[in-house]
Amino acid sequence: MVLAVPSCRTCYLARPPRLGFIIRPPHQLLSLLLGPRLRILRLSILCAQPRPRSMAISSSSWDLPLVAVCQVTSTPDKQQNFKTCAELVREAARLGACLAFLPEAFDFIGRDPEETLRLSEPLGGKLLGEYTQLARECGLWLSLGGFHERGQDWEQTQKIYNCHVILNNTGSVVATYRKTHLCDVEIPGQGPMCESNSTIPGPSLEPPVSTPAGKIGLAICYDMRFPELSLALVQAGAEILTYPSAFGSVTGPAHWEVLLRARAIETQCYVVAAAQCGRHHEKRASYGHSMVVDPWGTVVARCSEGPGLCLARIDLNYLRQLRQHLPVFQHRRPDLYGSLGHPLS
Ligand SMILES: O=C(O)CNC(=O)[C@H](CS)NC(=O)CCC(=O)C(=O)O
Repeated sequence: MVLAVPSCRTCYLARPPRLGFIIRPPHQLLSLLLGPRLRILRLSILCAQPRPRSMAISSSSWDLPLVAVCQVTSTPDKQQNFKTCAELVREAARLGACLAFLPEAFDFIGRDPEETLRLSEPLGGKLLGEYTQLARECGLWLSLGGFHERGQDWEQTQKIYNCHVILNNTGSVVATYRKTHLCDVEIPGQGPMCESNSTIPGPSLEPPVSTPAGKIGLAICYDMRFPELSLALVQAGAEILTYPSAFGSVTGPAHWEVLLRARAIETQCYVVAAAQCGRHHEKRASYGHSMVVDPWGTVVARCSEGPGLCLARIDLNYLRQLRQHLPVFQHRRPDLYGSLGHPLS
């Protein structure tokens, strides 16, 4: 049997292929060809933004904000981790990104809870100071996806928060979100994870943050398994959901892409997920595969296993049109399942 594909001009099925290499302006091409660092980075750019022809916009896609997603292998060596992240952030700035995303535990990954606590710092500490300088020097926004934070209650609790920090392009902290769902799981073959040994769950969600790329809803890694959180963020106005992560090597191949694409499709948001990859120390490895998913559910940029970065353009007109064409938020039934079904404000 042959399935007919409707040929109507506004039909999403009839759109041109969704993936393609971007054609870069000459200075970016030069940077790609000549940038010595890029030879050691795996750079993948899959972000031609396809849309129905009826949705063609007059401005070129070069006007759309470009975001960079950085993938690293953090170790217990904080100074080395900073060097690696800073190199990627500088590369992102050279390539024209206005915002760079770093993964959960970009600062370090400790061997045990003792080491994790010993290496942690307050938000006002030396490491965040270095990132403030970096954001200022590069003139770009940073999503620092999971900082091991000694909070105000450190003296009493001797435990930390897993804190997602947003810095603007002058290096000021504009938002913080402390991971609310802690990963205490035992998956055969992956080694037990017990985040609550060192970490206190955050008390609240953070309202989406306005950035040059759009309104960002903040979450961290294991939070992606709770669609209630993503619905709450989109109801509060999020256009981009972020899941900086250090996903395990067993759950990664099975769940990572499926969960991220599901969150994008059901919320009709862009999803940006910067990931840890590779072996951090003798006891721990992460899955990698950082990606950007568009509100249709297409992966528009992705890294592979190793350290590097990928880039995507964020098209909020596309997001708005999609929400008009497929108005799921107007079809929800809060009478059946409570406040999670309230329409978008
Ligand atoms: O430990 C640190 O220093 C930073 N925190 C993490 O890496 C956390 C807790 S161990 N990792 C996850 O949430 C992975 C979730 C995951 O793999 C899944 O949901 O399948």
